[in-house]
Amino acid sequence: MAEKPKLTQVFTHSHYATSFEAESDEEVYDARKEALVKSMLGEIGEDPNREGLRRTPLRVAKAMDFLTSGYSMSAEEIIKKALFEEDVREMVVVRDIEFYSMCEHHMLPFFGHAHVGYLPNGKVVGLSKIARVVDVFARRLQVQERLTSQVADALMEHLGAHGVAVVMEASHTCMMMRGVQKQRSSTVSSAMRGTFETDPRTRSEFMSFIKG
Ligand SMILES: Nc1nc2c(ncn2[C@@H]2O[C@H](COP(=O)(O)OP(=O)(O)OP(=O)(O)O)[C@@H](O)[C@H]2O)c(=O)[nH]1
Ligand SMILES: [Zn+2]
Repeated sequence: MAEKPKLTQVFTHSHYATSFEAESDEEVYDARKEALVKSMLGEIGEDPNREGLRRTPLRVAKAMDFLTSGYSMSAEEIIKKALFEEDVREMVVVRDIEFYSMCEHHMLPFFGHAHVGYLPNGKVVGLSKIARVVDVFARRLQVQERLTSQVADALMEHLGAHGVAVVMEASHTCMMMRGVQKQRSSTVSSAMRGTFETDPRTRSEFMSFIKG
């Protein structure tokens, strides 16, 4: 019987992906990613072939693709599909938009809520699109501050609004499960653009809305 490749070979020899497909009649989603996960399981001292872990590489590959799917999405495309001419000039706020992202330092989740406001300038956007734009940037490897700015900048650019405000509150599992191990801390970040940046009254009106 042919010897199975060792896990160390899995990582260093590209032939593994082929043998993985050839030796198994199980579903293959992404042979290269699955080989990497299988190798990692071996490295942490697990038996990647035991029943409970046999499909784990495939599941992780699918999960990672979903959690980083924002790289292949365009905020502009999402917004322009639902931009309507409306003579509205008052502030619009969508608050408590839940999001899940992954910190780029540890690839561990951080998650929480985003609050987004804008001051329309002759156009309003479909409300769900604001939440979709949050996901576009959350489903990437991130730091919270950059995520917050990217959401604000994308909305500012594609809505043609007088101003955009984004506040995000999040818990970082890399600070909870490991490292400093603080369970109750949360991080608040904000990005103010246009009128929200220049006019303190506009900013405080937004802040009062998001406090509920
Ligand atoms: N500013 C910012 N920092 C973050 C974010 N996510 C994780 N970090 C921090 O990134 C830093 C990385 O610091 P390092 O000293 O290189 O990594 P580390 O040794 O794992 O740090 P500890 O988490 O303190 O154990 C840590 O302080 C994390 O808390 C984020 O979204 N924004
Ligand atoms: Zn982290």
